[in-house]
Amino acid sequence: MMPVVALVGRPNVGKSTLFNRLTRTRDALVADFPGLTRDRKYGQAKVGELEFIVVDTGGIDGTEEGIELKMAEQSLAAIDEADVVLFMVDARAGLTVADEAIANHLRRCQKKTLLVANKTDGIDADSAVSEFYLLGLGDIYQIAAAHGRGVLSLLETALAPQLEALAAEREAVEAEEDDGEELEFDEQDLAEAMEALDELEEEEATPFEDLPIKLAIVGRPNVGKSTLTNRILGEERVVVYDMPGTTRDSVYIPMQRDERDFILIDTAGVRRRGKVHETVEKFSVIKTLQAIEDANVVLLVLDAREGISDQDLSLLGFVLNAGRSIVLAVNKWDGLSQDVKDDIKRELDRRLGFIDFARLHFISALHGSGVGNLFGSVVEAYESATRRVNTSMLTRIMQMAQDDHQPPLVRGRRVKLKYAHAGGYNPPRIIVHGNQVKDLPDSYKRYLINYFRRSLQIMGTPIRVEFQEGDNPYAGLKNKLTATQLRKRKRLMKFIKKK
Ligand SMILES: Nc1nc2c(ncn2[C@@H]2O[C@H](COP(=O)(O)OP(=O)(O)OP(=O)(O)O)[C@@H](O)[C@H]2O)c(=O)[nH]1
Ligand SMILES: Nc1nc2c(ncn2[C@@H]2O[C@H](COP(=O)(O)OP(=O)(O)OP(=O)(O)O)[C@@H](O)[C@H]2O)c(=O)[nH]1
Repeated sequence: MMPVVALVGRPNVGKSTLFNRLTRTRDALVADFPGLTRDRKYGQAKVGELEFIVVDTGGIDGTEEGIELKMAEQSLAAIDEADVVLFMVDARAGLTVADEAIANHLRRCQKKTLLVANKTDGIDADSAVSEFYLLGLGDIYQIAAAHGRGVLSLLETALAPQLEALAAEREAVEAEEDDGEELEFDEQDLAEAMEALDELEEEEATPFEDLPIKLAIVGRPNVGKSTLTNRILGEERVVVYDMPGTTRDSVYIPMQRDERDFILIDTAGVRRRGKVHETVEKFSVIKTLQAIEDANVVLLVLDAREGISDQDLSLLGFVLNAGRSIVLAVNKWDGLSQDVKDDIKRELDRRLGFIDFARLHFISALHGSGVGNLFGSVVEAYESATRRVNTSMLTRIMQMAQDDHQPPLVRGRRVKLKYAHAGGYNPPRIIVHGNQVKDLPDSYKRYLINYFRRSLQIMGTPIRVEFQEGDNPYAGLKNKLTATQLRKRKRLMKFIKKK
């Protein structure tokens, strides 16, 4: 599971600045809860190979009342869901009463907390931060969020256990019988290598058809997720237990439909009663993001009556970034006049045109219409994402694309595509090898992606096409491979050498 880092601190200490630096161009997801004037923001970030979720809790100062108190509760809930809290203070402003109030609170939470002094640029930082030791939170990490100074080492400390686990896994694989020998390929070797690759793929193939499809039902608050889940489960509704642990646990419900096994990941089902922050626990962005990460297929529920909101689009962005397959369901399609329906469809066309590969369903979870059809699209999306395509087929398709529309000249030389092979599933990754391929313009890359998509009839899942210079099927990939892929590469190299 992706770890969660929460940014906490009084207003103006630089939380947004740090948040933006960590998440860069990635989408931020803003959760606005009714009645709250301030938003919490969620984003995805990366340190080394480790992906994590960042939450900007949007400022608490420990003295809140009324609406402010509600907001503070939101922040506290975020702390509850986090693995690490970065408690930010302003090195220039010095220690304030609000900082002390927050520190007191954090001590009570018993969360792993790092005290971070921001805005240490251009001042005598050591003496400026010394008074913050009074907070009794131990070491002080000095950063300048605006310039990025100190941020990397802060993250490396904050996420040390997670990073170590990842590194250990990698080392274990690298240590496995590596004789360090690099292989040279000529045309003949290459043909054999590709054949070997196909054989190995087949040998190692996990029978995806035999695995249950993990389906996450996600969407903004109130779009009808619970109603839909109950409708799908119908009479078979399994008794779910309130799982112990943190609020971010979703409920995993096994079910069968048309002789196929599914696991529903229910982000809406659990209701903890009698707790203070009711709104927070009903809808948790973190829980939603974790569910997306863990799913094979995401059913994104939209509310016909609300149209498409920015939050819907950010959720969609997360699904696509995570490489998950997607089916869209526009719910509450009952009792609308034809004019209204037409309007909604036009808006959907306009705003969702960029994912024309996703199936769109109009349903009423309340009355059940359209719900049964969802599963066809879910299975289709899953099968698209897991279909095995061998090297010779991918190379043939690539060749056809190249013949139909030849790549442009780059620096006076024609880009030449040589062959393509599968680099993974879920989402499908296709790796194209050739000369100067890295210099292909984006328009040609998009053309290739669409060509693969149409030829392979891939629906409901993003596909990734990567470009690799030269012939060696795995040269230069090493640092991009996950531990499992690396293991596979090793076995492949051995296999080829034996031949
Ligand atoms: N000198 C300096 N200024 C910074 C740094 N980081 C943030 N600032 C400034 O501090 C001010 C507040 O930064 P924000 O990121 O908006 O702070 P925040 O904690 O998100 O504030 P709220 O949104 O009010 O909660 C801005 O004017 C930033 O430009 C830094 O590293 N050095
Ligand atoms: N008209 C109509 N109303 C619906 C439909 N589906 C759900 N609703 C209503 O929408 C409201 C929200 O439904 P829920 O199923 O609780 O929504 P949710 O997405 O689970 O909400 P959270 O748990 O708050 O995230 C309820 O009042 C439902 O009765 C539908 O198909 N048509």
